[in-house]
Amino acid sequence: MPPKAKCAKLAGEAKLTEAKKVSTPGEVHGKGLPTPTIKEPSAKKVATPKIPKIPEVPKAPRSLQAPDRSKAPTASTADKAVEKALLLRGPRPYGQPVMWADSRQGLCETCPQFRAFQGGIYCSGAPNHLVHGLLVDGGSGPRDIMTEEVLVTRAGGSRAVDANGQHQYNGNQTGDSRFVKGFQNAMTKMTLVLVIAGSNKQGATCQMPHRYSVLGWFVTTDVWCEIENGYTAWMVRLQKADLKNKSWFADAASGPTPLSATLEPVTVPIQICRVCLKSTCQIYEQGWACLDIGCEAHFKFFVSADDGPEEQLHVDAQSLRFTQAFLNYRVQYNTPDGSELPPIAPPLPTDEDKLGIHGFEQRCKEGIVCPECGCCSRRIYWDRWECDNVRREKDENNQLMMTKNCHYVHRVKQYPMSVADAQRLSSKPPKALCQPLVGVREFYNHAGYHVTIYDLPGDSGEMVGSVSIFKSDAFINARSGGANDIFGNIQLVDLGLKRNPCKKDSKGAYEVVTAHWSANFGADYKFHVKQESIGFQHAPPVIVDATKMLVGAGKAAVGADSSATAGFTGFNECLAVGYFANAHMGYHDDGEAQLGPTVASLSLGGLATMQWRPKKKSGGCGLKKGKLAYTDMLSVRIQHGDIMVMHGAGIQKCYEHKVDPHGSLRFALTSRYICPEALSDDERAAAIVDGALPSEDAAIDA
Ligand SMILES: O=C(O)CCC(=O)C(=O)O
Ligand SMILES: [Fe+2]
Repeated sequence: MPPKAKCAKLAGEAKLTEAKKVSTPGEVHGKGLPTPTIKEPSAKKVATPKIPKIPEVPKAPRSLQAPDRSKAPTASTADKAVEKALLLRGPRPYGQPVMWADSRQGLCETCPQFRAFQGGIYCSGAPNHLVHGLLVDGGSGPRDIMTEEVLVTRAGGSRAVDANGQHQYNGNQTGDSRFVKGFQNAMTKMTLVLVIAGSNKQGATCQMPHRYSVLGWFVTTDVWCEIENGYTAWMVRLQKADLKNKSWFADAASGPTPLSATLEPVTVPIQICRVCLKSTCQIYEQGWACLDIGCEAHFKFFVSADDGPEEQLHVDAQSLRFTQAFLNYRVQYNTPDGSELPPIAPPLPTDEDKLGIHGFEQRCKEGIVCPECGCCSRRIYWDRWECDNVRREKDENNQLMMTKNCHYVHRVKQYPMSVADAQRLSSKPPKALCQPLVGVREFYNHAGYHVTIYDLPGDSGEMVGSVSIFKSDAFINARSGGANDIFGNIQLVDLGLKRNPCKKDSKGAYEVVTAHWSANFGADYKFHVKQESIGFQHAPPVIVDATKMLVGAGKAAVGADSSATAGFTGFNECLAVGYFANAHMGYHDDGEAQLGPTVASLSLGGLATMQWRPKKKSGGCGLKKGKLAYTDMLSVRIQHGDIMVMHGAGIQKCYEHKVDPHGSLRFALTSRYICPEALSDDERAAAIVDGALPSEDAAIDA
């Protein structure tokens, strides 16, 4: 149920015809919660409203503009660090969050209300913008407020840090911004917003116990536009939805009574703008201003002398303060069906959920909230979740050491999938694409595959390498030791598939793991992604058999490649990659200096699209002087049993590729040649042993 009246723009539709400050005591609604009151207008005074003269300057009055800070002394880095530490230091929290994360990836993969890997607002797209989650972290604006029940912050907008370390707006934020619309919709629809506080949040009520701590469900009570630093800047006020229980992020010394229970009923005075006739609450101590961005009098402060004309007040926007009434008023939130608030932590997926019948579905790919410690835990392992709550410490060699703080493990049954199911569960792939600049050759090879070779162009039309697609069919796949057998067997062995670290987050603090699961066999392959490797002598037979099949395809493709400058070297490595529903592998190349010029990959299970595009900086190959950078040159559909062979070092230098699976379960087994001569003595000795394929001559035809 919506509140009876809300402040600022929210109450703007109450078209009062009298420009009069209302200060009658507020009614008390619901459970003793005060709400602002609007006094009905007197019929007599409907006459022409008194319109004050508004200066026609479109810019904010001088006094509303930010003071010139260009001559202010610049704080030293050390001073800034001390200042920041002081700002961040706060009392100990009253309780602990039920859900938290130490990495942004952990938060975003676990929390459905906050999938924003960048920025602080998670908002659904057009046409129905709606804010679902808000992260408050880092520097705050002059009027950012956090109490144990109310949060006032900016609704997005572009900001830059000035010489004094202050976050200042550096451009106008319009009311059309998706975040403004998203908050306005959340306010009018009274939908819940999940609020998270980062450990760098300045002005927080307490020390945040984790990098990201979920504060709880909030409702949006006010959205309005200020003028800051000469620019329009939108603000939002949110209030905790559950006022019955004490907030965990209150000061530990504040006692068990929720803040709202200690507040006197308040009234937020409402005044009607004489220019636009819309009503707006007085939210600043310094006086009342119309907060309707479309009004000529927007953000202009007036005083009216008794019976005299109103005068514009020169108010320094930097020094504006909110009234206590604005901070202390509360709205009563009820869920649409009167039920309890939804749990903050999404429920654990279990076997009984009937998530899907296989256990590779989207929900299984997402993170879980550890029921023992509340840590948002990513699905790192192929067959289980392990709690992500780890302590990170540097050892005496300055190496990052991770020790588990919590040993919780969760599993959902995974059922082996048939080839037919994997294909049936694939969604429709996008259209294949082949630009005219790409050369195309086709033939059938002796093993029965229909082979299409795509020659990819370089700078001036010369071919830099080829992509061969070996199209399989039901007959080829059903051969003994063929793709169907490999797909079946690969699901029966534990490959040790894992999402491995691929990059640090923006602060270099915590790892980000890949969106797919992988395990390496044969010679060590640790170039893109750091990972363990198992030599072919210890690898499951299915991996060895598949690598032999890829050796056959590599030979056939290189033999048919007229642009080949180097012969086929064989393969000494096989990377097994597994994809759940909606997992993917983003743009990359396979062109490390230690790798041979041929890469071959066998696709198993669901359908996928593989795409090639010229790189932005293609190392001198800039097609048409870089004009074709990031243009999709080739996009092919890859089905169960198909083999893709890339040949030519130039292709890795000039192009990058990505893979988007369309099914709910897919594997790719990709073989490369790691050149022993490019390795150190120790690495070379290991690569020779680990990368030797048992009985090479028994290669399966492809
Ligand atoms: O998933 C695939 O088909 C290919 C994966 C790939 O490009 C790689 O492992 O480098
Ligand atoms: Fe690749």
